[in-house]
Parts: sequence; C-alpha cells; structure tokens
Amino acid sequence: MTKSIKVKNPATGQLIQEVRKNTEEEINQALKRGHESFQSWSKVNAHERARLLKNWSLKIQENKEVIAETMTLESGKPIQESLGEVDYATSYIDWYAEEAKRLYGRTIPAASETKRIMVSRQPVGLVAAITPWNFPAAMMTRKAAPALAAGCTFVVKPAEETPLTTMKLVELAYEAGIPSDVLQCVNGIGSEVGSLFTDSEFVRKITFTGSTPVGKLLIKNSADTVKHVSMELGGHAPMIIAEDADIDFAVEQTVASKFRNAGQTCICVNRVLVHESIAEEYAEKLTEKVRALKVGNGLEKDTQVGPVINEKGFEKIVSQVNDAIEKGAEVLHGNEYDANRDEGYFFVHPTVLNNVDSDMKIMQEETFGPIIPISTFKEIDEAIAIANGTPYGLAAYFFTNNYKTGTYLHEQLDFGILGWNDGAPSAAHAPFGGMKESGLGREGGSEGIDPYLETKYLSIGNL
Ligand SMILES: NC(=O)C1=CN([C@@H]2O[C@H](COP(=O)(O)OP(=O)(O)OC[C@H]3O[C@@H](n4cnc5c(N)ncnc54)[C@H](OP(=O)(O)O)[C@@H]3O)[C@@H](O)[C@H]2O)C=CC1
Ligand SMILES: O=C(O)CCCC(=O)O
Repeated sequence: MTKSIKVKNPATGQLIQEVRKNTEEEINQALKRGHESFQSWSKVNAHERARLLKNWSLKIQENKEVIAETMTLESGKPIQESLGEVDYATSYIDWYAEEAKRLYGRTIPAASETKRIMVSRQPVGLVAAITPWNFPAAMMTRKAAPALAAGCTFVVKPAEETPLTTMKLVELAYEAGIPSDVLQCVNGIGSEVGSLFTDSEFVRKITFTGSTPVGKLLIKNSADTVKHVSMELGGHAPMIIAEDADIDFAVEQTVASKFRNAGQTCICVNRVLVHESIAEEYAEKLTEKVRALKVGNGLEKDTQVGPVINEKGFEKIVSQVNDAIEKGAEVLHGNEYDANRDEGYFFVHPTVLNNVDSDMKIMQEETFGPIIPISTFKEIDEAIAIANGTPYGLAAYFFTNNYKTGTYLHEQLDFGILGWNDGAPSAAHAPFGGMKESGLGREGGSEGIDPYLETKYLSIGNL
C-alpha cells in the first residue's frame, strides 16, 4: 500500500506534491488528543474563542493569493473563483466568531414555586469532519468555525485530491493562536479514515460534505456509538422558468449557477424546466452566452471553466450526455471534450442539451459537470412534480415575477434552499442544507452552530 497521496493538477495531470498518509496509530492519537483538549478548549471563554477565530480569518486573508493559487492548482478551479472562495471561507469564520458570543440559554417558568428551570447549551465534544475537493477551503471552515466557536475540538480529513489548501488553513490557524490539538488535519483514504472516525469512542460528532452513498454509510456507521451527524450530500437542482419570467435575467443566472466550478457544486442548476411558450427564446439566448465561455487552465486569469476533477467525474458526465443523446436530446452547443487519460486531465466543454425528458439519466442523477439539460412544461404543477420527483432535495431555483406563482413554488418545492430570481443563494449568514437524501442539518446562519451543541436542562428544586 502506498504511504503517500499524489496531489495532481487536474488541468495538466502534473504532480504538485506528495502528501504523507497518516497511519492508523497517528489518526487514533490525533482523535485522543482532540478529545483530551476538549476539556480545556470548551472552558475558554466565548470572547477569547471569538478573538482567536478572528485572528485566523485575518491570517487567511493575509495569505489570500497563495491559498487561491494552491486551490486552483489542486482542484482546477478558475483563479477568480478560488480568490472568491477564500473570501467565502473566511466569511464563515467571521460569522461564527460573532455567533460564539450569542450561545444563549433560557429559563422556563416552573409549575411550582419551589422550582426553577434553566436550559443551557454546551459543546458536543470532539468533531470529526470529512470534506470534498470541490470547495477545499469553504467546506472546511463552515464546519470548523461553528465547531470551534461552540467550544468543540475538531479533526478534519480533506479529500485526497485537495489536501493542500486545508493543510495551509490549519497551519494558519496555529499561527493565529488556535492550539494545535484543538484543530487538526489528518490525511488518508476516505473509507479507512472514515471507519476510524466512526468507530472512535472519542468522536462525538461526524460532519460530512460529499456524495449521498458515502453520507449514508457514515450515518449507518455512526449508529453503534450514537454520534451526532451532519450531512451535506448530493443535489439535483431544478430551475423552473415560468412564462412571465425575465428571460435575459434567467439566462444570466443559469450561467452563473451552472458553470461555477465547472458545474461541480452540489447546488449548481442540474436541470432546466422552462415554460413551453418561452423555451425557444430562452434556449437561443442561453446558447449564445454559453458559446462565449472560455475553457482552460484555471491559472489563466480569463478562464471561466476549468477541468473536471478526475476520470471518474468525467466518465459520469459523458455517460449522462451520451444517454440523453441516444434517447433523443438535441445538442445545441458543446458535447466536446479535451481529455487525456494517460496524462490525467479532463476538460468538458460547456454543453446545452435541448428536448430532454425525465427518463434520461441526466434528469435523474447529479451530473457534477458543465452540462445544461433543457426540458419544457405547460402547467406549473407539472414542473413541480418533475422537480420534486427525485430523492434529492438540496437547492431549487425559480424565475417568475408573479408573486402568486412565486409563493406557490416556495410552498410546494421540497428543497432546503430556494432561489427565487436568484441563482446564487449561498451565504455564511444563511442556513445551507438539504431535505430528503440531500442531507441532515444546516450549515451557516444562526442554525449552523446548533449541530455542535447539546441542550442541557437543569431543574432546581426545594427552593
Ligand atoms: N455535496 C457535494 O458537495 C459533493 C458531492 N459529490 C458527488 O459525489 C460524486 C463522487 O465524488 P467523490 O469525490 O467520489 O465523492 P465522495 O463522497 O466519495 O468524496 C467526498 C469525501 O468523502 C471521502 N470518502 C470517500 N469514501 C468514503 C468512505 N467510505 N467513508 C468516509 N469518507 C469517504 C473522500 O475521501 P477520499 O478523497 O479519500 O476518497 C472525500 O474526502 C460527485 O460526482 C458528486 O456527484 C462529491 C463531492 C462533493
Ligand atoms: O457543492 C458543495 O457542497 C459546496 C456548496 C457550495 C456553496 O456553498 O455554495
């Protein structure tokens, strides 16, 4: 078995760095240290925890360019997006540095003069996180920041494709004054490290962002020790464009949502459902915009769409596109690839598919690639049924200027995140998360710290 992880640039296939895998013994030791340091960290007062988190955020900002470059090198993400992700990542730290000071308890009027009831909130303990390659900075900070703010200690295992960004963030946390046993990074293979995390008596909570099958496995494996779990899993976001929608704006927002990180985000629009009366105009305008997108190495400043992460991701995208074409979809643009298996790079050119049906794989599965499938509807209830008709429930978008249609869609769509005339809803101050098989719990907003807290109820008698 190899002792290191080869981190490669997905735009060229070239080796960037070898990262040593931690041994089982080292990982168990890290968990033990995390557990032991919980005793001291949970007693550090909230204002001091907030100060340390703010320091961390400042250190990250001071190193913004180097972190962004590392992120682009290991994930392929266009540099402008990586710079944006550094800001996005620190926005979670800044938000939870403030929230640390607002972990309020409450008192409850008792049903007896001789009793008092108090409710307080306490950190759950050691948190173990597993993060994905598509947002190597922000997915880590939106877990670590609320955990540390709550008084929990934290161990993270980043994706094998992108450990370098996470390792840099952890190094900067130490420079900021966060104790080294309070925030730790371990490297290794997902399934192996995952089992060590779920089996450990020291870990009280598992938090994960990644695919739905791995999320389900982590939930199952956490059952024996009844750990808390937060799961941010796959999505299959529909975008419903009603007949009264502002078509130009909907086109602009489709492009913004779909091509972020080459379509590799769990909230990227994955299927467009457009009213039949405006479908032709929408498809034409969209295709024109998509044609103008620049594909290339993310280090080039004008690149808008970088490579996809690896061969597995590439094969999934190609098989969905081929399946759609075989079943009658029309290619309005794209279906072009620049891939080299020997060298190890995989570019998928932005693609627009028309006349797509619900029986095509692309309308049933998460794509994680720069493909837009367009389907039409006559009645809004038909669009809602298609949108809700999968096991996913993360993000959904709708475009309408009719408040009745918008309110109806808001109420009927079974998704945790809704963008009404908005293709970019993510924000540190808002709760991000899914329904159904897209996940459990929320990250961000005032809700995002709750999963790191236990409720303790005290009843005082004989007063
Ligand atoms: N919700 C989201 O944001 C994401 C969704 N996905 C979806 O999943 C698809 C496949 O991507 P992929 O990268 O394979 O996703 P995975 O879910 O396999 O990987 C995400 C993280 O989970 C880890 N992991 C993998 N297997 C296990 C396991 N058995 N136990 C514990 N941790 C594990 C990975 O580690 P390691 O790197 O060592 O394998 C990585 O850190 C994508 O095409 C996309 O559809 C993927 C990433 C993010
Ligand atoms: O794809 C993901 O899991 C990351 C979420 C992206 C976002 O926060 O907008």
